[in-house]
Amino acid sequence: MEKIRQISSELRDWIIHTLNNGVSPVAIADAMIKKGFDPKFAYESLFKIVGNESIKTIETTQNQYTYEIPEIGKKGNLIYTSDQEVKVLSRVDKPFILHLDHVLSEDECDELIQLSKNRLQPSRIVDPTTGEEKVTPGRTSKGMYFTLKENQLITKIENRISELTNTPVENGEGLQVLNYDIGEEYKQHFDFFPANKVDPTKGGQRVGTMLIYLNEVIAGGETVFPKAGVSIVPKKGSAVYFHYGNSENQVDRMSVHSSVPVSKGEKWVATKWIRQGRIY
Ligand SMILES: O=C(O)CCC(=O)C(=O)O
Ligand SMILES: [Fe+2]
Repeated sequence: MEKIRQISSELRDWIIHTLNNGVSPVAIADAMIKKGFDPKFAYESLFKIVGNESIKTIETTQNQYTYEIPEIGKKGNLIYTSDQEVKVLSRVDKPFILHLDHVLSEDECDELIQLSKNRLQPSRIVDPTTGEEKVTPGRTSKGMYFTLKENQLITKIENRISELTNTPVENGEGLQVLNYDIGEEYKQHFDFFPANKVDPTKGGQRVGTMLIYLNEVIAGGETVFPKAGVSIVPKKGSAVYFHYGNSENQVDRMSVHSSVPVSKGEKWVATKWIRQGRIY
């Protein structure tokens, strides 16, 4: 039988789509050959597409995330919890970012700093390739974790975040408090886990982060979302909520962010990472 030596535009689209889904070019060539394509033609044309599309492919992969508005984004500009009136200050759709004011009162911020002060340790990061936790120069802050519902204040804050986000308290990791001194930073990273480190028995992937600012930083220390061109200036009691996981188990690489070095004063934040399901 005559071998096929032509690629239709539909096939070309299918190849690009399949590459974007992470299927190797060799596997695609094999599939084409099985369908009756001339092997040399299949390999040559496929690698031409890979070459031409490589830059576009990377971008397409990153843009393939399907945006879904999380519950917190559907509540209007004033969000009432049972004990707090939270104000939405600004919003970005892609990646999804909400800047919120009055998430904590000034007293709650002060109390949280006091409770964590003598429990600080050098911060660790999850290595994106191995998934192991380690201390790195990219994250120079100090931090500590509270256990879930550790005391009255923590329980109150966890209930408030749960009401704001419509997620059970048990979907949240223990609240983390971070302290950055002058020059300290947290370089660009994602909060979601590498795919091979997602544990379905522990609530699965992280889908959102509530990052609460506990003090005023005199200069520097902004949380920067470079893909969104957004920089959040810390304000005591305000928070930034960003959402990067959808119902299709995709993660949004546009959510990459950093904490730029503090240049004057110090910075205190509390981070609550929220997973798809219950961790405990
Ligand atoms: O301190 C910040 O502004 C960012 C902290 C952060 O990205 C994190 O804890 O994952
Ligand atoms: Fe982060």
